[in-house]
Amino acid sequence: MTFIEQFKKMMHEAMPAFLANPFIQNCEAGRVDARALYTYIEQDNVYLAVYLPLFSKGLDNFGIDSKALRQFEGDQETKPHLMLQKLADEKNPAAKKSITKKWLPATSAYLKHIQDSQKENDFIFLCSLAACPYVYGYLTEKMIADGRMTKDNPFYPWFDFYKGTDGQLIVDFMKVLKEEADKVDEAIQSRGLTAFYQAVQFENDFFAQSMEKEA
Ligand SMILES: Cc1ncc(CN)c(N)n1
Repeated sequence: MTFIEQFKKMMHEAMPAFLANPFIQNCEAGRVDARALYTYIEQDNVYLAVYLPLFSKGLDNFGIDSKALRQFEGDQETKPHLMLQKLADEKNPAAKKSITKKWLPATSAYLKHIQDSQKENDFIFLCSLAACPYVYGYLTEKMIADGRMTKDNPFYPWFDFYKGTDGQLIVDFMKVLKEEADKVDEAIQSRGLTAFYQAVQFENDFFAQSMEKEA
């Protein structure tokens, strides 16, 4: 199996865990938990403030100047946050007061994982960055294709947004990964796959932490 095939297999195999995630299950059922959405947005702002500059560094390391990939560095994430915020505001705006401003464990651990990967090796770092667009691009496309997320669902615009942005971005990201994987030895490829796998787990934890009561 090629490196990219293994990469895709990992994503495919992680799907049942995402579908069992209470945050995603709420989306699928069209259930709006205002507190969970406000928490998610808060944590995601923290996450993106660190992740997006790291993403730029990851591309710089390989001299990549793909327009589609570079666009990801902008503030395109504001739009999906506003979509979720609208749902939460309509449901229970008072819930906003009860959320924590502290970094939650999955936020810190996920960012630490990416920073540790950065210290280890440029290719491993690139692999750890891939889960962010890949999980959202894959999950949203799959859930729409499988009829789990339909147009009458209040979360549909959010899913459709990521299907378009992250879904397209990961096509370009995969091309870069394939080219760079061919230049590193098997041990580094293997470490890259592990770094990606761990980042995928953190994506799942990141969704789940918004639902936790002590948040
Ligand atoms: C934690 C996380 N992962 C992924 C995305 C979507 N690129 C996001 N906004 N936040």
